[in-house]
Amino acid sequence: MTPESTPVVLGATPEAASGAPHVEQPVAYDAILLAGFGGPEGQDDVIPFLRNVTRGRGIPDERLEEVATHYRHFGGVSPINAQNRALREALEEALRARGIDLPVLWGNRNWAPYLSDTVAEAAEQGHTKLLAIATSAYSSYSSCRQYREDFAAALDAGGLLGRVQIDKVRQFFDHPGFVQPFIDGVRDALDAFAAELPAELIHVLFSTHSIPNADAAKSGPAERGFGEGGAYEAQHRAVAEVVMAATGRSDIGWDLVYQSRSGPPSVPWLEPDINDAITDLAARGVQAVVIVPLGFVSDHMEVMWDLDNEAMQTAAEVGIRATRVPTPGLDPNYVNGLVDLLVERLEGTPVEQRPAATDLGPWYDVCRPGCCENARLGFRPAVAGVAP
Ligand SMILES: CC1=C(CCC(=O)O)c2cc3nc(cc4[nH]c(cc5[nH]c(cc1n2)c(C)c5CCC(=O)O)c(CCC(=O)O)c4C)C(CCC(=O)O)=C3C
Ligand SMILES: [Fe+2]
Repeated sequence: MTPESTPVVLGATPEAASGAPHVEQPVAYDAILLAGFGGPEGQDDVIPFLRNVTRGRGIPDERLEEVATHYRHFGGVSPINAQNRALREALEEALRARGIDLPVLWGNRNWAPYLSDTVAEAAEQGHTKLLAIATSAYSSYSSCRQYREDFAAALDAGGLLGRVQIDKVRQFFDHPGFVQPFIDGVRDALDAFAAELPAELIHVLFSTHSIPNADAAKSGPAERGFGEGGAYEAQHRAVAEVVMAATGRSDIGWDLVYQSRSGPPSVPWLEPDINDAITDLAARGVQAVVIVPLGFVSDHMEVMWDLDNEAMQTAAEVGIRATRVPTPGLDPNYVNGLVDLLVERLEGTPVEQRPAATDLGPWYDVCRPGCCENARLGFRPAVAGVAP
């Protein structure tokens, strides 16, 4: 690994380093890199996969055993790899439809095909300028910086630092293509409940992955002053507001809630947990909840288990109706939105012409110094950012 004192900063122009514009000059990228989380593809993969994910993270063994049962329930297969294979194909097709003939390569952080192998193969095939999309919309260590660090590690492992460039499209939490599927889903769900119940008995819960409070506080650029929840919480809240406004249902209440907490109980993570929130709503007399998987791009294990199984069961236990709206998945709005994000970088679209559904964005092409640092693990080199 590169010595800790030498930050790896590829793809950052001098303008970006000054902190002024958030956009980069156009680059003639020669391949797209779709970067996924990765998931097991059979029972024998489950434990090795979980070890990959949690290496050095202090996740208790009991938690690993518990999460393993979620995967075992589905034959040891996470749906996430199939979803990313399908997304890869959809992206290639959508690019071609716009006359862009670039291959879309796919690599994962935690399971085969591993990013290090994908990047090494890309280099063998002569690709030297990769534009990455991580399947993660918001700012935080887990959803942004960790991908950037793993890109740097993949380049380092292949001896490719300085020879192959990996840039990354901006965090797309407020790109209209990502937001629209949630608007459509919430509108449909509210229409259905509102046909039978008065507005005050219906509630919307926007759910996202909990992260340690310390990671949340460091999410996004420090200079933006987002407060304790950092950019992570601010972005989710802003998108939830946009979704609710678009439905026109200002008479229906909503909250931002969290799911899938791990780590030792002594470490504080973002709250409230969705199950506690559902229980509280029932106690207040609410009769129907709309669950919005706002933090997730597709129906992977966190959605299938923690929402469709656990949260639904909680709702049943406390006697209220619940429905879960779809994730963006392969929604054409989402796929075309991702292509728009790629085109922005290929063309160097000026910041004022970039769509953003909230006034927090459009987000940065190149992450600001210290953005999304991990409070526990300390500094690791990363690409697609400005040096600290
Ligand atoms: C913010 C965030 C996203 C959303 C952004 C994004 O989409 O990337 C996300 C996605 C995902 N997380 C996933 C799976 C897991 N995450 C874990 C653990 C953790 N996640 C964290 C955060 C996030 N995770 C954190 C702070 C930890 C603690 C360990 C650490 O500090 O790093 C563990 C360990 C066991 C456990 O404790 O749950 C597993 C198995 C899968 C694959 C699902 C499938 O297989 O279908 C996906 C898409
Ligand atoms: Fe996770």
